[in-house]
Amino acid sequence: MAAPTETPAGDLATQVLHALDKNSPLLSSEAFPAIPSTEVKGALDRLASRDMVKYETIDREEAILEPEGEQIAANGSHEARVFEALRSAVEGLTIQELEKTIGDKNVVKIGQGRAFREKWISKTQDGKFKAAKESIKDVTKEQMQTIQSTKSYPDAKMLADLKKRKLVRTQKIISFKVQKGDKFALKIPEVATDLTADMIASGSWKTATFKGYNFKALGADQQSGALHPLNKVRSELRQIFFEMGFQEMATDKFVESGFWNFDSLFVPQQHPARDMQDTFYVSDPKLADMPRAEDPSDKADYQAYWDNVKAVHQDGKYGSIGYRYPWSGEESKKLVLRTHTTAISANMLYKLAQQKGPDGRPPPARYFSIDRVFRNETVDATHLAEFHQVEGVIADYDLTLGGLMEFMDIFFGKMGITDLKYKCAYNPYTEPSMEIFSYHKGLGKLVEIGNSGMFRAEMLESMGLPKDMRVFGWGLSLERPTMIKYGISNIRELLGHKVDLNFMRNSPAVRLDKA
Ligand SMILES: N[C@@H](Cc1ccccc1)C(=O)O
Repeated sequence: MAAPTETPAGDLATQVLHALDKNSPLLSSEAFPAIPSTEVKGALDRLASRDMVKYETIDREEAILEPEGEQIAANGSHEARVFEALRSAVEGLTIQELEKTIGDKNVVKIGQGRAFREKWISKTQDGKFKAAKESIKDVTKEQMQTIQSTKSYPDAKMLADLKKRKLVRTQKIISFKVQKGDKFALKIPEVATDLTADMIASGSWKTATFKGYNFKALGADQQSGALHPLNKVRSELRQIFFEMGFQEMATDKFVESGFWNFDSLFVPQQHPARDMQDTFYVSDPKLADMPRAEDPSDKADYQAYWDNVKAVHQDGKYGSIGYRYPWSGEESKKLVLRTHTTAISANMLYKLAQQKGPDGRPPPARYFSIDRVFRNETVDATHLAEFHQVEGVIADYDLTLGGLMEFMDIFFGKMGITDLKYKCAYNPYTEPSMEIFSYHKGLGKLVEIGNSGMFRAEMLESMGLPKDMRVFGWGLSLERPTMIKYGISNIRELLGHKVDLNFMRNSPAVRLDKA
């Protein structure tokens, strides 16, 4: 059998125990100079958790020469080299001769400047350089040599200066001062982590050493559910609607008839929004039934309403001349994926027209909804074929456009969006119509945040709502404010099959809004 060697084989922890046996305390940087400090720490922690060693960490800065510093340590500073070259040339040297003697233009350029400042050299009458002293002391060279041999420098200010001159850099060195612990031994005892049935049966538990609990260990990361940012912004918006006295509309159907999605809203049947390029039509079944009551308590006369809608489009009614085209019932029954939640608002307003308040007239109402809509869009960074619409409707007597603007200020103000601007716009179902803009500080420009207007008499009177009942309506996408609040520039990162689940887990429930 081979004789035991000086350095014991085995893992680093065992090597530490053997080194400590010979020499305690020991300094890890001396005992294990080549082993990275993280590895040494791992071994020490293993031993320290068993009380076999105690250790303290020592941080120290080591000074190391940069290549230029090394050059100075070997050949002298630039200024000293210039001086030495001139000292042996009694007549002085021109700059070219000096460069030739030293063989490095850069050394001459920097060195002669410094040598002048030190008054080591001067110029002759005919413009040559000459030595101005018998001898000089090359302090920089001495400094470099000190650092080379001691890896440190006694004068911290000077060291900082040398670092600035890029002659020296410093590097943090972590080492450990290690001592024997209470349970020091040359071998790491086996420790049991669990009390097993076998240990109880054999009785080995009586002599076993158990590993202590590590109460500082962090638990495993728990994967838990997280709300999608759209859901977070949606619940903020619902809260705003509720505190302003709105009722939530039931929007639990994606398929609508053309009647509710378009005709009831006075959107003419030739309107480009009704093209297949803009709207998804259902192919099977193609057509809806006639609009009708969905629950028995609904006693409204849907046939009369249908006739009114037809009349107001085709021939004009309620003081409107209408669009004057042959209105098609078939077109109106076509099933579509709803292009806006305004289809639901129309349905709700029709139901409101049937209600009687204390004065026998339909009572004022405030409705909202936040749900999905579908448009046949080319998908890009800001458009998807499906998104969510936030929609609000206020019905009351003698409302004015000024009232709508006042309301918008309050509503958007609650979302932290202020200084609204309005632009005239066109919707078939509102008159006047206004796009709502707000100045976005982050983007440095006005951004469109919504569309609004006062629903047309053609639409409301067909439903049987009284002439003096006015209705505000407005809509915005849920994605737009969410993207602004979460700083997302591509809508596909927010919604659809490309969404990264980590984005959901890491998006905060509470934000510091910059908008
Ligand atoms: N339906 C409109 C929003 C809107 C609703 C109600 C009134 C006016 C506008 C849209 O899709 O943009």
